Amino acid sequence: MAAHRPYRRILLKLSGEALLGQVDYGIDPAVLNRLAGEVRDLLAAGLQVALVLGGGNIFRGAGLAARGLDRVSADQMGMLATLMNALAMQDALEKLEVPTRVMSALRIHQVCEDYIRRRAVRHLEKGRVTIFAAGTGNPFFTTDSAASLRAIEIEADLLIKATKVDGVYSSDPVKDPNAVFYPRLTYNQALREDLRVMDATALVLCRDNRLPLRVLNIHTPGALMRLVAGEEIGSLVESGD
Ligand SMILES: Nc1ncnc2c1ncn2[C@@H]1O[C@H](COP(=O)(O)OP(=O)(O)OP(=O)(O)O)[C@@H](O)[C@H]1O
Ligand SMILES: O=c1ccn([C@@H]2O[C@H](COP(=O)(O)O)[C@@H](O)[C@H]2O)c(=O)[nH]1
Repeated sequence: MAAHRPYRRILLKLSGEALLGQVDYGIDPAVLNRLAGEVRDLLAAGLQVALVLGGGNIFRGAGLAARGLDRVSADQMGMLATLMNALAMQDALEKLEVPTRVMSALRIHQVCEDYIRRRAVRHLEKGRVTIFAAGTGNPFFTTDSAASLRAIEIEADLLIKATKVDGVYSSDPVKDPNAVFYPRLTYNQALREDLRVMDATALVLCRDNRLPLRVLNIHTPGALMRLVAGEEIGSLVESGD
């Protein structure tokens, strides 16, 4: 497996649910502002930074559908939830004087730009934190798949999934106290062992396009900077031979 190399362009996927922090619904400003500060530090370290935010703090399509809503409408609501989180993050970053752009997979022209790959790359090259909103624009997908897809499109060196657990385990550590931590693994192992830290569509996309993935805990302050400085933080998932 590959050793650490300096990163040029990363895509950071931030869990929507983690934005809840101490609140029951929506966004905890303390969590949002801390994350914005960490993103600013990554930019200041010379990295090009793209972001995808989940929507689990507001709506998840599957949850709404289980309560009777049409699945496609439910997923569209979920995608709009990711746009709300993107706008909140844009605001938090701008308050720190970080240049940003929000690009949406659904057209919402009064609010933000459409996602156009070449423009996204240009924004990144100019040092703007570029936030990809509304997932892939298609129902039945997740923001993990959107993050994988966009990371591949913009030729990111690394996809980072910042989530509620420390990395990838042999089973869900939230439910299984005996779950074993995996510092390194391959996508095929994750798929074979049905490790649900990320959905299978996203894992296959990353595997087939040889995009490395780092899974780490969003609640560990400073973890992102330590990672890009070369420390082994969280779990590394790679394509293997
Ligand atoms: N094998 C595993 N290793 C690690 N985490 C796992 C595993 N299996 C399931 N999980 C769960 O997956 C969760 C992360 O994925 P999930 O898609 O639920 O959240 P997210 O994408 O971070 O958040 P959101 O959907 O709100 O954006 C972890 O919080 C953990 O509980
Ligand atoms: O490409 C996509 C991405 C997301 N959705 C819907 O949005 C919600 C929130 O995203 P999470 O990844 O769960 O945080 C998701 O549950 C889907 O309903 C989508 O339809 N298409």
